[in-house]
Amino acid sequence: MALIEAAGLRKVFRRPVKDPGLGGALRHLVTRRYTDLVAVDEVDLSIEAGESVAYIGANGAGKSTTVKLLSGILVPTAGQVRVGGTDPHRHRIANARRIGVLFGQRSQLWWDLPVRDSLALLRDIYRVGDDDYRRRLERFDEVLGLGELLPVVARKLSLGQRMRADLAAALLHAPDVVYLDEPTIGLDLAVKDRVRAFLRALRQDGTTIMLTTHDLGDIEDVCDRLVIIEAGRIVYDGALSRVKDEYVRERRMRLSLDRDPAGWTLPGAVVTPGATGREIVVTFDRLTLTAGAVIAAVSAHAEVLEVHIDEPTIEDLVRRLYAGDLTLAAQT
Ligand SMILES: Nc1ncnc2c1ncn2[C@@H]1O[C@H](COP(=O)(O)OP(=O)(O)OP(=O)(O)O)[C@@H](O)[C@H]1O
Repeated sequence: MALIEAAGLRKVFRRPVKDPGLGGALRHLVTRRYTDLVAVDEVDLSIEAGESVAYIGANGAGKSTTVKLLSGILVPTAGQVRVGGTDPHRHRIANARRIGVLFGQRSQLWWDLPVRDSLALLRDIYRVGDDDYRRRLERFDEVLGLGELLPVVARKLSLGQRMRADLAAALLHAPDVVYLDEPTIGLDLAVKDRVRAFLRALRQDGTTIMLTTHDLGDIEDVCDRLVIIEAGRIVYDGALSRVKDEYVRERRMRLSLDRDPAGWTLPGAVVTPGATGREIVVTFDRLTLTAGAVIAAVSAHAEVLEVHIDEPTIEDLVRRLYAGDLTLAAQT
């Protein structure tokens, strides 16, 4: 059995429907109406110990809800989750000892305490032994430069310093599994590199990592498996290297011509003017048209002087996914 197993996982949120204004609020008190929102729908996931998985999808796709279900914060409406063979919600305390969670936008440090005191409290909560505690702080200092942050009160930390301290707080009890939500958001390049190096080291130590991020650099650096969720459903689960070939069907070709082919169209493609009057950009679906067919068709109207094919990048795919203008499900 894999370390993390989810089968047919579903989470439905019930939301009150209120008409606007005071009248609407009063009516709602008398006749309550609700709509159901399916945030996670029939999700199957199987993650082996030591795997590092990037979990991505547009805003509202269901990433956080999945992580909350896997970490036992939420109870599924249907389906099953097992982490290390146990139900993370029913065995929340046992589960808390084996997982670490970092939400980049929120801190788990005590705001008015120096970082050192927050870590000491977490040490007591998780019953980390003195030797382990000392060794781990030394390691956090080596990789994250934690030492200089220990005397600083949490609310005085910069964002990058806070993230380094929060990583230490999430990992102090050496969890087997870590869920990281945007661990490099808003960080400058130097700190980002440091955090990524730390995550790579964590991975080498055999920690299972589930990472949610907008940053392709994080994904490429830390993960070898990519899971994409769209409107609550998993639409891709596989190697990072395969996703582009499998899902980005759109190709863009820029052609320089000897004359302006005004009004020229091509069925199955979108033709737009390029940077100069004699350049056109043809956007087409690589499964229904080939580059050769595009060139042959335009050659009947003008001489083709130069051809440029813009290969889609994974970065582009990730960016468009987050912008909500790429639908993978419809292409499968
Ligand atoms: N506690 C809740 N009550 C009602 N609806 C919720 C609740 N939590 C999440 N949702 C809804 O469920 C859907 C999925 O939300 P979720 O936070 O899992 O998305 P996400 O992929 O993490 O998005 P983001 O990238 O914006 O954080 C959204 O439509 C959201 O509004």
